[in-house]
Amino acid sequence: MLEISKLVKRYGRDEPVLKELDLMVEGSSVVSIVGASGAGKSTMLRCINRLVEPTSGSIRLNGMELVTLKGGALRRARRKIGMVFQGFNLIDRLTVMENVLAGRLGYVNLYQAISRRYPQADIERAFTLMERVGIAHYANKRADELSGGERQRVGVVRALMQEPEVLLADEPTASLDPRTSEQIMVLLQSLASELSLPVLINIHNVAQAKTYTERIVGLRHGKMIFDGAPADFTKDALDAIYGGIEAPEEELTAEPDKAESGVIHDQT
Ligand SMILES: Nc1ncnc2c1ncn2[C@@H]1O[C@H](COP(=O)(O)OP(=O)(O)OP(=O)(O)O)[C@@H](O)[C@H]1O
Repeated sequence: MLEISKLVKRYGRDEPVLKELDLMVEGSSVVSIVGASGAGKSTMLRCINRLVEPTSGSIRLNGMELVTLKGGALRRARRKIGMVFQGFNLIDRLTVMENVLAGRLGYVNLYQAISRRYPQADIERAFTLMERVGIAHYANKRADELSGGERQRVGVVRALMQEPEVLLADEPTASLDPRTSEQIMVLLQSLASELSLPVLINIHNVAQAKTYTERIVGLRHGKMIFDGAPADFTKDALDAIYGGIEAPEEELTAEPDKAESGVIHDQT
């Protein structure tokens, strides 16, 4: 379980970008984080894996406080946090298998890493996961010979090789065509339930967020102003989050027929 409480991030002397955010995500739930550009979505994900230093607040992963960790303890904790990127972040000249095994770098010693001698168990796990996502037959291909969707599958497998306890995805479909984006969203959804893994996805595409995730969190100016089920993500919620500016009308699919637990918080 991921528990974020009173998370504040201020860059320099500027106004805080995250303002006392609270968020709890249980195992196997897939949460979309939506919000206009600059709302603080990437900052929030990056605070979780400490690529960005939180100013104050608490982030606990299965009971372990992440905010105060340093040195080796922080490196060990980072293994538990898988990350999937918009631009895939693969090493183009390496093979798919080598990219996937890079997910084990936090676990192997320096000699194993430099000589690329990974334990047999890691190689077997890599094949199992590559088969699961349909890229095992590309194991020996160079990463730059793959399509965008295939490259993102490599990114997902590399993250899963870490045996993460939470998976963070920062705009994982933004570089992909609509059909491939949907396949990646379905994949993330299925993996979350198969591996009992909480998944947080920063996403601009509200229609995809509504279709492929079970919970939507809406940020505006660093505050959470919506937290609820896709069915409750109404036009009012969309307007509250985007101020009616950024997300086009067609991004909101058919009007929901039930309004239960979605909450539009006071924005003051
Ligand atoms: N390293 C930094 N130094 C100073 N300000 C930063 C830094 N990183 C982000 N910001 C500022 O923090 C705010 C939130 O940025 P962030 O990237 O978290 O938003 P976002 O919701 O992910 O936006 P987008 O959808 O465009 O990626 C923005 O005003 C941004 O300019």
